[in-house]
Amino acid sequence: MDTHAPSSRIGGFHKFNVAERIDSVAKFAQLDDADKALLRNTGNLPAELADHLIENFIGTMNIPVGIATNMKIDGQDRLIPMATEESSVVAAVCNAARQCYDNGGFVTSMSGTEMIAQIQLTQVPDPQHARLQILERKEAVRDMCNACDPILVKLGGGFRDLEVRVLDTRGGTMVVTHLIVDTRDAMGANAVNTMAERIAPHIAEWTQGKSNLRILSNLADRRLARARCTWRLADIGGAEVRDAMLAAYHFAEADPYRAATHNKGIMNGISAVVMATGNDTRAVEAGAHAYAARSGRYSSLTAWEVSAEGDLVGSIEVPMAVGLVGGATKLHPSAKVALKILNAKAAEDLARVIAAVGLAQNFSAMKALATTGIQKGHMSLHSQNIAMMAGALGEEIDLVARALVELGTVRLDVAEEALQRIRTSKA
Ligand SMILES: CC(C)(COP(=O)([O-])OP(=O)([O-])OC[C@H]1O[C@@H](n2cnc3c(N)ncnc32)[C@H](O)[C@@H]1OP(=O)([O-])[O-])[C@@H](O)C(=O)NCCC(=O)NCCSC(=O)C[C@@](C)(O)CC(=O)[O-]
Ligand SMILES: NC(=O)C1=CN([C@@H]2O[C@H](COP(=O)(O)OP(=O)(O)OC[C@H]3O[C@@H](n4cnc5c(N)ncnc54)[C@H](OP(=O)(O)O)[C@@H]3O)[C@@H](O)[C@H]2O)C=CC1
Repeated sequence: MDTHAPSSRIGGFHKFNVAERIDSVAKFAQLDDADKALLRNTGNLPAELADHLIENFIGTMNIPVGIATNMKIDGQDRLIPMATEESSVVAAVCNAARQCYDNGGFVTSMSGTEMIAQIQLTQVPDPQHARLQILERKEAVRDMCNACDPILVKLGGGFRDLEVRVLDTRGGTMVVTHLIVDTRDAMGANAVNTMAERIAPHIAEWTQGKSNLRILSNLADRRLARARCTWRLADIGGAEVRDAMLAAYHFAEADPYRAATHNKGIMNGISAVVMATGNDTRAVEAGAHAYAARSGRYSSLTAWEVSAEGDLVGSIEVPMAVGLVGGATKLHPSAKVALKILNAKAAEDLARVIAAVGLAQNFSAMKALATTGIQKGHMSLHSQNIAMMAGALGEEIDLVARALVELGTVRLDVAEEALQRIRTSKA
């Protein structure tokens, strides 16, 4: 053991100011002045604000925001901000949307804006009896929930329904109460968690059980965003392309190993819009993957079919717990501009746009995979990252990237050689 190694046990780090924290980390990790200056430059997120968004704040991490063009959703043309570090993700959405634009674009809908909060009861002597005891008190539960958030009720939201499940687990039988709450334009985590904590002691008292967890479920299956779209055969390159794409979908539908990557592609689009608008990417990702496994076997979030006319029809249905208020949506300056660009009128509107982006992303990934292969489009865009990793600057970046694409090998060593050649020829 290295007795001179610096200690990570830093009591009261959270009480330091930002400059003190940076100094402390710099000492620990031997950061130089340039590193420290980088941390101090928080870009368009003021340090005072960021310091209140998270704990132990020392700096920001910039993620590029790109605009997906060509999107027509429910007859309306939209520009979609996407925050992602991955090349070809934005291009893929533009590409899919371009190929369905003349046929009307995407049609979307939403199942509602209801979230579920769970209250776990253990050690209930008579679980079935307890279940009915809770259900009988629906009116009392409604009143207590709504009293937690009168403003939400005024906005048209609040308690909607009560469900009680008896769950057999390795730790014994549990009684799990679901509060169904319409959270309107908020994602709603804080509202429903407050309600669950308020109701739990009463439920425990009514049933003589022991209340344990009180927290929302991210399997937001009462908040499903849906999008569908028809790509005409002539717009996608004919029946051979369509059938290869369908075979790709059937593979994902049948095989969880493939479905995980197929859905990762969908989440490339979904998470990018969720992130750009300051919403909770982990909540949406957890919901999407849980929903993809709802049958007991993990499968595709999208479905692909052939229409009566022989065209390719895609659809997606995915839990979409996003808000226009709450979390960082109204605080982060970039999120505020993103929401302005989107011109979303309600959380439901944003959720529907995001579903359409997920479907578009899946179309492009499947098409690329089933035709030219992903490397051609993805790697030709990724070649710019490799060029920069090799040290290319300014106009060298495009020159090196182009050389990599021409050589058909997007590798760091090849990029370094290409950069060397370019610099030698200029010297
Ligand atoms: C990359 C493309 C779009 C090239 O596609 P292409 O057909 O070679 O491009 P093009 O030059 O003919 O352009 C067609 C349209 O694509 C868009 N486009 C084209 N280039 C750009 C660009 N630079 N910036 C912005 N938009 C671009 C743009 O809309 C353009 O229309 P235009 O504007 O010219 O009228 C295509 O190959 C593609 O869609 N590939 C899919 C890429 C993808 O899915 N990337 C995600 C990362 S890979 C991954 O993580 C997921 C995966 C693949 O594993 C998921 C899975 O397995 O299912
Ligand atoms: N997914 C998860 O598992 C968890 C997520 N989180 C985090 O919770 C945050 C999101 O919680 P959320 O409750 O949405 O955010 P907030 O509590 O920040 O904001 C929501 C509140 O905004 C007010 N409000 C104002 N206008 C409206 C409107 N039109 N519609 C609805 N509410 C309105 C309501 O409060 P009022 O009525 O009092 O005015 C509402 O409760 C995120 O940061 C997320 O990361 C937290 C715990 C768990």
